[in-house]
Amino acid sequence: MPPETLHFPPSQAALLAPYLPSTTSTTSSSRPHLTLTFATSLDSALSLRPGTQTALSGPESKAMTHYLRSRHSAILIGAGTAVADDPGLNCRIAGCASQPRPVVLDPSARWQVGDGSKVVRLAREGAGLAPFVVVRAGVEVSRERRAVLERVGGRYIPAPCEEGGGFAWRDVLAVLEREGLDSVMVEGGGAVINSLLAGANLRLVDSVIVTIAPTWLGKGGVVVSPHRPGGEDGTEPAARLVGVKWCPLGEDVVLCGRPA
Ligand SMILES: NC(=O)c1ccc[n+]([C@@H]2O[C@H](COP(=O)([O-])OP(=O)(O)OC[C@H]3O[C@@H](n4cnc5c(N)ncnc54)[C@H](O)[C@@H]3O)[C@@H](O)[C@H]2O)c1
Ligand SMILES: Nc1nc(=O)c(N)c(NC[C@H](O)[C@H](O)[C@H](O)COP(=O)(O)O)[nH]1
Repeated sequence: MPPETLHFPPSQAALLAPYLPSTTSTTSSSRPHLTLTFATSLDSALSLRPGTQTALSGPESKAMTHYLRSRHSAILIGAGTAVADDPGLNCRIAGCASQPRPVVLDPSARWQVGDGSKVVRLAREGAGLAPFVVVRAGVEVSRERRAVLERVGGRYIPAPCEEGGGFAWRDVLAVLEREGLDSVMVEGGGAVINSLLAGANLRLVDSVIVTIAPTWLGKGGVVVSPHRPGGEDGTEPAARLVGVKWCPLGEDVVLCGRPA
């Protein structure tokens, strides 16, 4: 099958510009620009069930997601998405000038990445970059598994973990910075998005771009609904976006904003 090629019109790209990392700025920010982006149903679900992929974006907003990939130096997902989706994580916009570096948060190295994984195949074909897999410092990864990534230009990167077993976002951003990646779009899934939207982590998010599809997935799906420490007794304010723009795109609507 010939590779899929997507087109995203410049008029629509212009609407997103204020929310994207600058292409000209010379200010040296202390951390990478972080864009949080995902597709959701009307009942805030990312997929019908954990462990499965659900297509939500229509063709126009799918092309937008690929345009966003072309505008960031890294694209980040959690291990749950890597295992469920076998994603490609490349940019399929016609004439895409620079491919994003896939980054997978996988503290326990549970993603069984192999020569047949889509992201590895695309890297081998020169249609994308090989992934950096961030694992808990000290976790065992076999020589064969390391070789799969290293043959195509990827690798495992150790980082410290917090008590709960996940990474602190500041440590993740520090890894990206050390690798020379100055912007990242975080694509999901549920655990990653909910963690970034919770409490002080939200301060690390520069912009949010959400595709909302006209469908209800019903109960049992993977849902975006961040934990709000102190939310029950009203001491933690609700998370909210400011500088908001709503853009209809095909049958979907795309919401852009910045954390208040
Ligand atoms: N609609 C969309 O835009 C979209 C996008 C991505 C994924 N998805 C869907 O989401 C589902 C996967 O979501 P999920 O919640 O199971 O997995 P996930 O992709 O959020 O990965 C979670 C894993 O990431 C690791 N991790 C490390 N540090 C972390 C941190 N600080 N915070 C959170 N996780 C951390 C942990 O191992 C954790 O188990 C799949 O069904 C996938 O198809 C949908
Ligand atoms: N924008 C968007 N719309 C969707 O309907 C959907 N299911 C995802 N899901 C995001 C998740 O990160 C997926 O794993 C990658 O979208 C798959 O990546 P590829 O297309 O294989 O590159 N993202």
